[in-house]
Amino acid sequence: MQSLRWVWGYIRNFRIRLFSGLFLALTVSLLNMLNPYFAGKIVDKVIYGHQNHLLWSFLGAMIGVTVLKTVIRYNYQLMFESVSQNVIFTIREKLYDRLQQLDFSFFDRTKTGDIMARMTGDLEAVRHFTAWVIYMIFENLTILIIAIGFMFYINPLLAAAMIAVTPIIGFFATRLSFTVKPTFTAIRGQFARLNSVVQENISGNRVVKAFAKEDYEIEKFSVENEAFKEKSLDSAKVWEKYLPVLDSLAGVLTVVMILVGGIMVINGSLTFGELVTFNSLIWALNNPMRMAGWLLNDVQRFIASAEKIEDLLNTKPEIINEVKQSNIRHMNGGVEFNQVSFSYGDEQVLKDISFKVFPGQTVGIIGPTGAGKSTLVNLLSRFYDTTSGAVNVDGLNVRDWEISKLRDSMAMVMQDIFLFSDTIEGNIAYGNPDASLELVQAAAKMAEAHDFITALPEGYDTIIGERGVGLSGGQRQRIALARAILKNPSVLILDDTTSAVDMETELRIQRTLKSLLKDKTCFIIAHRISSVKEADLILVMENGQIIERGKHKELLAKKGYYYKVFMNQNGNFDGQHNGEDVIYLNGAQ
Ligand SMILES: Nc1ncnc2c1ncn2[C@@H]1O[C@H](COP(=O)(O)OP(=O)(O)OP(=O)(O)O)[C@@H](O)[C@H]1O
Repeated sequence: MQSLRWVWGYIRNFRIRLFSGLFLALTVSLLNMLNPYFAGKIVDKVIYGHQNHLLWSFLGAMIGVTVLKTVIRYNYQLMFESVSQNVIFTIREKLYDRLQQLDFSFFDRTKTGDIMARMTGDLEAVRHFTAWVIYMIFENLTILIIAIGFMFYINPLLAAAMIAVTPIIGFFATRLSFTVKPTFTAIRGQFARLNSVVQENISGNRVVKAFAKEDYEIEKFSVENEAFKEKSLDSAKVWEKYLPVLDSLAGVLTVVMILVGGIMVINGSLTFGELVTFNSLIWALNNPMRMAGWLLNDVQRFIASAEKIEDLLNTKPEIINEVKQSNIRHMNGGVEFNQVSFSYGDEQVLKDISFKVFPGQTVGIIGPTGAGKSTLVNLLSRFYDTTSGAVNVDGLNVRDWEISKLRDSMAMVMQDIFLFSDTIEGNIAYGNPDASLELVQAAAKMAEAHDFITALPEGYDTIIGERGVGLSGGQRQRIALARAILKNPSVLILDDTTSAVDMETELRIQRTLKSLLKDKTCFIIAHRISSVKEADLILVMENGQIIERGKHKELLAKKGYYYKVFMNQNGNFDGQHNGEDVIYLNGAQ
């Protein structure tokens, strides 16, 4: 009921079309009674009554009814299709809208496949329900009721005898549909597994080839393929068991009609024409009974899908705009972490982090993998909220910033770079779609991407494959960097952005960034000391805590973690160097 109420909320806007469709369906149900009636009359009046002149009128009427039925049916099917497409359009838009609002934590815990299933299979179940199931239930019900009424009108005794058999057909048909349903569900589940094996194989084809695991993959696929075949055969076996029963029961209806009706014709309480009418109405009893189970299954499928879609639509983002009044203001880029701790569920990842950065300063963050570096910068744009403590930007808690303004004023080049299947120009201009090609090129030059882009046959118009296929890791990083630069943010966050770029290019990028970033606050997460050594403040993180902080030289002087990493990366110069020589060795001035 809840699902019906929910879908009615969408159908309501098209209720005139829906009710017009139902009215036309009712008309067709009524028209369905006419041809059996005329067939009976032909027998009684034309064959037995010898009123041959009536034959053409009856035949003409029968043809007319058939044509009218077809035209009306065509129209109401279109009406239901139009209602369903409109309903689905609205729900799809809402779902997509909701997906845009949901935050990182939702995508952390929800599989892409689940979301896709809701956007496709579950939506299709709702479409099927509104386009087909509703009118099929209505049509079958009205045909059954009208046919029963009509039969009772012609001959109550024969009608009662035939109707006594129909619940048995209904019972077996419903049993069939309920027995076959789990096999359908199993087929669908197995199909999804088969699909994911294929999908993973395609996405991971490079790994498969690199590890020469083709035979293993073929074997893995064969197991799932075999299971799919078995499940399809199981389903067919259920059909084979029940279908003959159903067909025999439909035959029983005919037997009852001929037996009881025949006796009645012989004893004169029924005309032969009326028996023909009954015969022509057998389908009107048989069909709805056979359809009942399927329609019930469809309704169940609709309810399950509607609940899943509703569930997604009702999922609330955890990061919400708490700003009561619009406080759109320019961001200068002063950042302060005040005793910030953060946990993903039960796992504490950041512990008591405090530091302060003035607008225009550069912060380098370094530390072993899993130390919490990315998590720290994720709190800046409120991809997650702190568990305790506060992150302030320009003296205002990030929770008090309007989220869109907060994120719009920052640009982040994430570790896991995502490029859209679009042109290079489109990808760079993603955050600033109105930017001219000159601006796009200027950003690409700063990111040291211009040269390799222009060397491509189609230059900035080159379409990048899915996730940036066709480009090297370093090229993708530079395009992502250009995308961030073009946004002209107040705070630029680079998470391991130049890790795949050679040292020399990295150095050129750093020089450009240095001039570019004069008035911008910049966070640089890196594993290479060379990436952070120029920073105004370097934070060394380990196990979610800041274990060392300061400038390059200060940290070297501490001879702690930073010093050790520095020595590892630049060779051990008997521990005497203060960094300047090494910078020279790296090519820096
Ligand atoms: N979305 C998440 N859900 C749960 N745990 C997470 C999530 N992201 C990161 N973690 C965990 O938080 C810890 C810190 O991860 P984080 O990515 O911040 O480290 P990092 O210092 O940036 O590492 P790296 O240098 O490898 O990028 C790790 O133990 C990681 O397993």
